[in-house]
Amino acid sequence: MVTIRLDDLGAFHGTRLVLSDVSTPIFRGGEVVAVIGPNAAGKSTLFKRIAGLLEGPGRVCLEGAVKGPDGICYMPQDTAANAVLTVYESILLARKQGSAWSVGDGDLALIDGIVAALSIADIAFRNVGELSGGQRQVVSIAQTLAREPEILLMDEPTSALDLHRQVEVLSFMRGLARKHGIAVLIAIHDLNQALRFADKCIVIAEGRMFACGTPEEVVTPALLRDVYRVEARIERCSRGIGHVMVDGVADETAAAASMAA
Ligand SMILES: Nc1ncnc2c1ncn2[C@@H]1O[C@H](COP(=O)(O)OP(=O)(O)OP(=O)(O)O)[C@@H](O)[C@H]1O
Repeated sequence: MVTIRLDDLGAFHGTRLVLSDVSTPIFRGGEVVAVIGPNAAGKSTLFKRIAGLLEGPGRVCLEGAVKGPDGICYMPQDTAANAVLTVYESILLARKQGSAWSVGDGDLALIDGIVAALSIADIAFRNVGELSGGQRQVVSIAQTLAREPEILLMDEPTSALDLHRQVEVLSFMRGLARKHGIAVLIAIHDLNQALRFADKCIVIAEGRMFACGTPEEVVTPALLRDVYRVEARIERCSRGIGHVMVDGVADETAAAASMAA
């Protein structure tokens, strides 16, 4: 089984160390790990460092990956789609990137499976340039999956998706992780989706790891106040899953309380 552990990891943008001291327990294939934190905290930087796109201190400890570091696939936040290709061609191109350009039945079967699983058969032969933002985001997920990752780093993969699609895609990703033993790390702003779909959660704040644990352990009123600067409660939905209920901005609430006193 593939495992990944981050040991004192940091990352430079140019000469500036923007991320440091990220040490995690072992994450195993089959697990979904939500990476949460405010804007500019360092989540994308962490993914780029893990994927080997940035330099920095520390180590990415990978074990059991059949493809070695090539088994790590990074789906960036902004995907530059080639507008003249069809959806199907763009997924095929992603699969063949860096390998011989010969397409076998196995390649086509794999892509057919991804297209069906992500419910994009209806747009498979449309040009990528004609798609909506949400459709392009799902195509980008399909392109990443076509590379058969062992460790999958997805940077805000559902940010452009409607609620139904978010739940569909995140459920699918969790099922895929379980079925194929893939370790899936997802940077996500929606804390309720993190509470619903993730097995573990890493909080990045101001270029450091602030907390790591199960989503229930990590997403607390204290975290919401200290890291997100909102006053909030966690309440359970009918399925027993915690939901964040935001009452207001922390500073404003504190100011109102002190004025009332
Ligand atoms: N190419 C770059 N060159 C220099 N600094 C960068 C670059 N990309 C990001 N940074 C800086 O690194 C820090 C972390 O940015 P990063 O994109 O990792 O944040 P993030 O947590 O993913 O944010 P968001 O939630 O807004 O996407 C920020 O201060 C950002 O300005």
